[in-house]
Amino acid sequence: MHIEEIRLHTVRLPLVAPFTTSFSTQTERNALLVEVRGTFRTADGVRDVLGWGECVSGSDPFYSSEYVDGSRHVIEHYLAPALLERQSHTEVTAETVSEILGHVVGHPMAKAALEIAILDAELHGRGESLARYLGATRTSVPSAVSVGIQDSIPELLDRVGGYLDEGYARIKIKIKPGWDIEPVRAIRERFGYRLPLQVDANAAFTLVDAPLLRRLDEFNLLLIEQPLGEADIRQHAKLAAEMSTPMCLDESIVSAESAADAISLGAAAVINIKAGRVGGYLEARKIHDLARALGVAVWCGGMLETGIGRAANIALAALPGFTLPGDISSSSRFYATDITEPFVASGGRMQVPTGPGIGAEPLPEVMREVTTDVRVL
Ligand SMILES: CC(=O)N[C@@H](Cc1ccc2ccccc2c1)C(=O)O
Ligand SMILES: [Mg+2]
Repeated sequence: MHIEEIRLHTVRLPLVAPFTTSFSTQTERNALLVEVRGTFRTADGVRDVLGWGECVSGSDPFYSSEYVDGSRHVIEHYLAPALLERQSHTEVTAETVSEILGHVVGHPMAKAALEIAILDAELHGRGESLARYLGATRTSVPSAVSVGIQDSIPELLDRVGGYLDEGYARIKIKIKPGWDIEPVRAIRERFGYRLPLQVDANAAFTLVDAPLLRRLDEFNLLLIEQPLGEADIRQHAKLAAEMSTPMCLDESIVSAESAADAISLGAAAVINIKAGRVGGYLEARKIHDLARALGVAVWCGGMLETGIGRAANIALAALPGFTLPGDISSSSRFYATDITEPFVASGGRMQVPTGPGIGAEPLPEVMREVTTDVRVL
């Protein structure tokens, strides 16, 4: 495509309830949306196209080093100029974005947002859905939910019961030192041992906690997600060798190469794939392909996305290697009003968008309400 204008929209959405992890308590989501306008050459002429992408950086650099203001700055001052400079002599396509931006170190979430916005625009030009483009083999995917740390066990059980009543296919609860064995035990005692259940520590433990973490093996969990630090690949491999619960990595997997390293070192039996964390949906598909070839299950992680990121995640989760339910819950799990038409799971499944591109776009009347900053590049 030929990019004519890039716009950066920052939106602020209140959460329906506080979301507490081992690293933060969120009561609102500040999200950065990339809008790309331009033209796309087709067999029957040149068409105006428009694409959207969501940058999943948090408000603060507490999940990863990226954060909204930093991502907006690096897009405005480094990434967008690099794309516009390149297109002054060579066409830019979604498949070349990663290489064009490779000289900028890091910032995978910012890079991913530009790549998917350009891909969305191109796919609108081609009239092709993201799901079909990526190689999706399913028309719906299981919808599962991530449950934050609660103030008490009874409140946790109420919230889990509510999500089960909504039909979610799997429950994931956040854990941290001091909120680990007891909440898991309480859920098993209340809802039984067959409920698909997993835990996510967001890197809150160390190998010193191995004896405690090994006690999770008695609860028939699907997996334990990122118990140790992002850089602790060897340590996760050591812990994995001492546990029967499958080891899953999230924060540690920042590219296909790091996925290959983690799998070959025995640090990951399962991978939580987040396109933003790995630099884009094309890199995410590479990790899917690599994992599948090695017999490693993958599932689609969540970053409290608006409908823009959620739509793209559903398409990704429809690829054949995504054999575990992903953190792709209904819009209403986090937001009373989404910036797109709300995504609603039914019967524990989410329909894969079939429209061209990501199959979702922001609603102007909602954007007017929630937008806090717009930059035209
Ligand atoms: C659904 C889920 O648990 N997501 C992340 C954690 C997380 C939680 C809250 C966030 C808020 C702003 C930005 C990133 C965030 C990431 C995870 O899987 O580890
Ligand atoms: Mg996680």
